[in-house]
Amino acid sequence: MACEVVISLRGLRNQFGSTVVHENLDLDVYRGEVVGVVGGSGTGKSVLLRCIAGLRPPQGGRIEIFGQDALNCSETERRAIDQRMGVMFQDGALFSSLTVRENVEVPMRTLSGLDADMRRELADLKISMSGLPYAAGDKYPSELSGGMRKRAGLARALALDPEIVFLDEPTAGLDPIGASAFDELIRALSETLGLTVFLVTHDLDTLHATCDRIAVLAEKRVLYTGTMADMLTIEHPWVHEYFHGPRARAAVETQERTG
Ligand SMILES: Nc1ncnc2c1ncn2[C@@H]1O[C@H](COP(=O)(O)OP(=O)(O)OP(=O)(O)O)[C@@H](O)[C@H]1O
Repeated sequence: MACEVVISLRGLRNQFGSTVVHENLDLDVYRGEVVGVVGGSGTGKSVLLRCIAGLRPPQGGRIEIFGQDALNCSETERRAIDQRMGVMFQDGALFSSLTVRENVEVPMRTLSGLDADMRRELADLKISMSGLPYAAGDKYPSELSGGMRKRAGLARALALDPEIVFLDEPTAGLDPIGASAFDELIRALSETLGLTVFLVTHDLDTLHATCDRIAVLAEKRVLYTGTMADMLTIEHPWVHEYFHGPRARAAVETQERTG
């Protein structure tokens, strides 16, 4: 594993009114790794993802992305950082009035020098990389299954050949077969493209199948980071229950069968 830090969070603070969600939160993410963020409901996993992806400013702390201060930089510098990252939201967050292909083309419109034919060709490539059939490009989001919408959201996240992809609950709402196919896709993309993946999940199967490292969010910060093996040795009550509970045992059995 290469050890270039591509995301560095120091002393991060997020709050809504008087409710503090994160305080003194530190985390490093390394190039090429798949990091899974877990934590109880409401611990601020999605807020953290949105904050790093530049979708909401934190109330304090420091975010460095690709070695650059992402909070105190010019708009042009921030745009350059954003072009190196892609985000896939839980429900795909696609524009309902655009076809899948047009959705994937949206981020490409920010790049100059790409004509309509090139955009179309590139969009079709991303659609196929995301495991969708060619014909899906002409469909509207409402004509797709939940799993296909997620893949379309992934295709859009990959539109600009990002170095980092953020995935919010990538397998939520998928049946077990669809979820495990999506896990395989994440792992394959990470390995073939050298992508850094930052994913938020409740899905223990996803953690087993895709993640190099896990970050546990609790007590308003990243309380632990480590491999799945490391997680199994932690005695913190929530962490122990999460990684040793009945669902965890089922996930281990699945992994032993398939892995
Ligand atoms: N726009 C907002 N306005 C006010 N409070 C918010 C807003 N967004 C998030 N919060 C609060 O921040 C906290 C963290 O929310 P977040 O969605 O990040 O949690 P989460 O860990 O992703 O939860 P879950 O696992 O249930 O999806 C929650 O208490 C939530 O109510």
